[in-house]
Amino acid sequence: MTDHTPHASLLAKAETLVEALPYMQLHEGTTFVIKYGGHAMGDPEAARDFAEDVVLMKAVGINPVVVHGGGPQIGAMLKRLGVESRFVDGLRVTDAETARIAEMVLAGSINKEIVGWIDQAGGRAVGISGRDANFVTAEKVGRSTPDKLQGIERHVDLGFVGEPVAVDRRIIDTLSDAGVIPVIAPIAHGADGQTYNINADTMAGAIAAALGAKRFFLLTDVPGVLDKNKELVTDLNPAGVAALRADGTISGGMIPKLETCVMAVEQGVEAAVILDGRVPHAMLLEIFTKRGAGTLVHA
Ligand SMILES: Nc1ncnc2c1ncn2[C@@H]1O[C@H](COP(=O)(O)OP(=O)(O)O)[C@@H](O)[C@H]1O
Ligand SMILES: CC(=O)N[C@@H](CCC(=O)OP(=O)(O)O)C(=O)O
Repeated sequence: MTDHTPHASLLAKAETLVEALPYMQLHEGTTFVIKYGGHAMGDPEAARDFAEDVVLMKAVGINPVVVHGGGPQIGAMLKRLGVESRFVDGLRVTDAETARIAEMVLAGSINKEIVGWIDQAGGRAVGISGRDANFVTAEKVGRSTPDKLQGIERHVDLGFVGEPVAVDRRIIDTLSDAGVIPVIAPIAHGADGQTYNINADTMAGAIAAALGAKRFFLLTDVPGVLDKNKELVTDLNPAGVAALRADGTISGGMIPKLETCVMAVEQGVEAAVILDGRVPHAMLLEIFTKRGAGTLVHA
């Protein structure tokens, strides 16, 4: 007689699929905004996993919208050209030359690379920046930093660094409704006609808020927010973020990341999750299994 009992590993696969079913039903028809950080996209295998996750999300009825960074890649290009990089609170000080190079790397090179990965994974992606159809309007940002010697706040001019002040969602909706996955570079025009370099976390948060996204994922190169003992903080609300900022637990790129998470959840995004993009299929595990990882930020 033939033994029809499936092999244990096949059974485990079937169980994983069944475990995913309620999550598929829960998320069908919703929008997930995914910030894909420059640090997370270094490894080609991780990039392939990322693209497969995005395509699978689309296939089960979620509308993924990808917003990417590329800070390390811009830094490498500037270094090659002999231009120095300087950051204030995680934002790149951007003169005219730096703005030109940032746009070239972000909208020219990285954007098309991500489109290619998604297409190779069987999806259909279209790459745009905030300048396309003028769908994001930016405004110049300033930063004040404390001058400890003189005990005053000093205004720092960051140059052509902008932040989104308006997002016209129609172009994103049109692409998503046509079965396409939008891939967005963090560059936008100001009403003044100037092109601005925008921190990718800030850009993604503004888009997540404008779309009323159900989830806002930020893929980076750390397991999530770490406390002073380097332990993962699994759950944060806006007051918790303010406390971590005040006592200096978060610094550098984590500052705009958490600022944008707070802004997004306060404007109606259900939850923002900071995830380790180096973990294979980090997003699938987060969405479709009980084993959520990373730091969840909620209102
Ligand atoms: N408390 C913290 N927990 C985790 N990471 C932190 C913290 N404070 C600062 N960071 C830094 O934030 C970085 C993530 O931000 P960033 O470099 O902008 O990444 P990405 O390119 O993915 O946006 C981490 O690699 C880490 O160096
Ligand atoms: C103003 C500003 O800082 N812009 C960023 C844009 C890219 C970015 O944010 O990339 P990551 O997400 O990989 O850090 C920059 O020039 O590096």
